[in-house]
Amino acid sequence: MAQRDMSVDPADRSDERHVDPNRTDEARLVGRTPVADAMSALLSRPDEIMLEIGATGELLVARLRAVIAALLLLLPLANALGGGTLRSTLVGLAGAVLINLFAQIWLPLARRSRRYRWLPFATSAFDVTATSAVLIVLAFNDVPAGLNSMVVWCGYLLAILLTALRGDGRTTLVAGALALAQYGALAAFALLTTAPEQLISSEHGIVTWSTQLQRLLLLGMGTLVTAVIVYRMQRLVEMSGTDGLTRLPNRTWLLHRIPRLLRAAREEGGSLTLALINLDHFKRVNDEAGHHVGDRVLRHVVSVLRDSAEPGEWLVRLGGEEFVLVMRKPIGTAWERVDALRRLVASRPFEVDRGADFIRVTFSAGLAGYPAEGLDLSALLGRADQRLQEAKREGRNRVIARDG
Ligand SMILES: Nc1nc2c(ncn2[C@@H]2O[C@H](COP(=O)(O)OP(=O)(O)OP(=O)(O)O)[C@@H](O)[C@H]2O)c(=O)[nH]1
Repeated sequence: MAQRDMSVDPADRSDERHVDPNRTDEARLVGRTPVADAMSALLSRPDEIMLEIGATGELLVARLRAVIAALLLLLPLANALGGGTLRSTLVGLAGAVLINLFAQIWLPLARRSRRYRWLPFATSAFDVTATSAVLIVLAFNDVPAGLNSMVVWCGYLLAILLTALRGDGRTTLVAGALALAQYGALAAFALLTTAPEQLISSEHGIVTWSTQLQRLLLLGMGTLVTAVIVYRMQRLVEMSGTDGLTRLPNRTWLLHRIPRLLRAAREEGGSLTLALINLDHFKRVNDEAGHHVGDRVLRHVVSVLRDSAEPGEWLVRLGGEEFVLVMRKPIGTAWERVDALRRLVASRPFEVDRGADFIRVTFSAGLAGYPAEGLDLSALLGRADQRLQEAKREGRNRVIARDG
């Protein structure tokens, strides 16, 4: 029961480890520049929500690619109608058919892209390499036709920009690096091995080191801009999945994460238990000590729970003074675990000011086990809530894992 409690022995205070989660986050960033922080975020695996968004982005890109590939079939036709040679029409047709073939291979894979972690890397590498291949074909007989082709070269920029839809900075950096390496190698090879008179074309202009370096610079800038977009998207999504007060994952995070946790438990034949935790008489804390102190009490409880977190556990703030603890444990072991946490929280009163009042906090919890007591989040939360209400009715400060 949350109550003003002046009777706690001051010696107990030393035991209290009040960690402000916001301060912990800031401390983690101390000594790191924003650029280093952004780089490390871009090089890491995105979080669950971002991966989910990235998977739908991959499907969107796959559909776009299929449409663009189908349109590419019109180019050899236009070439033939425009008086192009039979050879150039056939080469163009073969290229367009090949790109369509790959586009049709990526499409069904993209529908299940969460299964294939390599897919965004493979498809963006394909997009970049397909652009290089077309440029090589164009440059084969007429170097300026390939190296000065703005339309085909934009394929690189498109490939890099589309990685933003995958929401994974690593894909953007790989696509950008690959485009720079492939185009850089193509341009350098052509400039070093081609006779100067063949670098001049009345139709396609002059190929020079300076124009090619400008294009490489543009590719670098395109990669940088896309990486910044991805970074911003990741931060916004992170904010939408994080509770601002406690820095815990929030309901949105849980909604995205739980299907995967349930699926993993099903496939591995493991157990999963969900505990709905609700602080007791929290309204009194707000009424007696103020809303601001109530906020600090919430952070205090979270820090106690966080400090004793075990692997295979996820603590989420559902809202208000209600939390969910997901545990990879059968319901019996989970009950023991949550009851131990209940005793721990009850034994760590919150010190309002150094040497001043203490506020004792307790919680009640109801548990539900997957799959026996529910197959999805809503069913599990419903069952856990019934037991939580039972715990409240029975006097609070208790954990219930079975129906009464
Ligand atoms: N300080 C603070 N209070 C919050 C926050 N979110 C919800 N609350 C308060 O939490 C209190 C919840 O009150 P009740 O739902 O009546 O529950 P309770 O007083 O804990 O009583 P029982 O759950 O029945 O033990 C309300 O006063 C809310 O205003 C928050 O972020 N900060």
